[in-house]
Amino acid sequence: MVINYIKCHGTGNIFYLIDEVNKVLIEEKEKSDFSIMVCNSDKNADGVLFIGKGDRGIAKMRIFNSDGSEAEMCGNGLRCAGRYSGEVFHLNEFSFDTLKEQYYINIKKSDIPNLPNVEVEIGNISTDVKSIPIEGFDNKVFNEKLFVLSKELLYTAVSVSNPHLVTITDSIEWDVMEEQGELIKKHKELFPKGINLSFLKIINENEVFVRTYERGVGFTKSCGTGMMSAVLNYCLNNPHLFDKRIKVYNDGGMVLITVKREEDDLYSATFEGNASYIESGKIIYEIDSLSIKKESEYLDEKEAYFKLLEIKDKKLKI
Ligand SMILES: N[C@@H](CCC[C@H](N)C(=O)O)C(=O)O
Repeated sequence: MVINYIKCHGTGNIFYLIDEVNKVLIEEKEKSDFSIMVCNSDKNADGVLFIGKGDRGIAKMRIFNSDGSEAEMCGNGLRCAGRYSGEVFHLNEFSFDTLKEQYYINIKKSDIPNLPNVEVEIGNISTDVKSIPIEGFDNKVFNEKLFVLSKELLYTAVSVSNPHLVTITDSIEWDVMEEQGELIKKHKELFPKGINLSFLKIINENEVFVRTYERGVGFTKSCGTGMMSAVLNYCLNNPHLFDKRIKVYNDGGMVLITVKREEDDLYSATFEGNASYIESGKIIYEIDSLSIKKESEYLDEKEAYFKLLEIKDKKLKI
């Protein structure tokens, strides 16, 4: 079978996008293995986005991690899926379906020429621990010590439909995060569905840096839902920052996030950033083999993305 793909990314979080709106191409029982095979063939890929028919919007995004697990939601992926669907349906503002929730997409202009820019509105962000879940807690995990992971850090748990554990720290060390990410996998009695782990470092009041060790993937250049969860925790610790736009730097660029308090335990966020195409081509797929044939590259978008990286590197003095 030959399947068209677009390889795309939101701040360096890379996906293969497969359009199944008119026809299901990969059967349900094969989606997981197909995603593993794609990500094994291209080690830069973090997952596969399937765009299908939507009940609650113009289309529906499903996200499979590189290990083949399906996640409830993907913030960076939603920007890419939103850009693609906006182009196909010739729309700039529309609602979009995902596994659990419906979200709103707004195609916006970027300050950097040729850098496609998308804002998504994310509702129903919750700190109710039952929606995550973490076992052994009844209500919330807010600035709590979790001794299985660290003796010092204070963690907060957040659900953006998918589960997140976030902390604020001055020291974001790769090996410390990896060790904790691996401990999370071992402690199924605490984290039965796994959890994405994000560390946030404050640069100044309105600017932060976030890195994530993702469930089902490991380190990615950025994680949209991880950044939203980390900024929510930052606002919970500094309530005057609710409704303020926070610049979030990450290993793959920069995004803008504003978190609002809707009601007790329920929050929403606007999340804006690039949704860039890298290449398009064909995936040649048989049940036990897969190969990827690139046909064209989006060189102007690549150049525009380098400008974003330059801004980020300058800020972080890399
Ligand atoms: N990178 C994504 C999140 C992808 C899913 C995550 N690994 C999970 O299993 O929950 C994002 O941008 O939000």
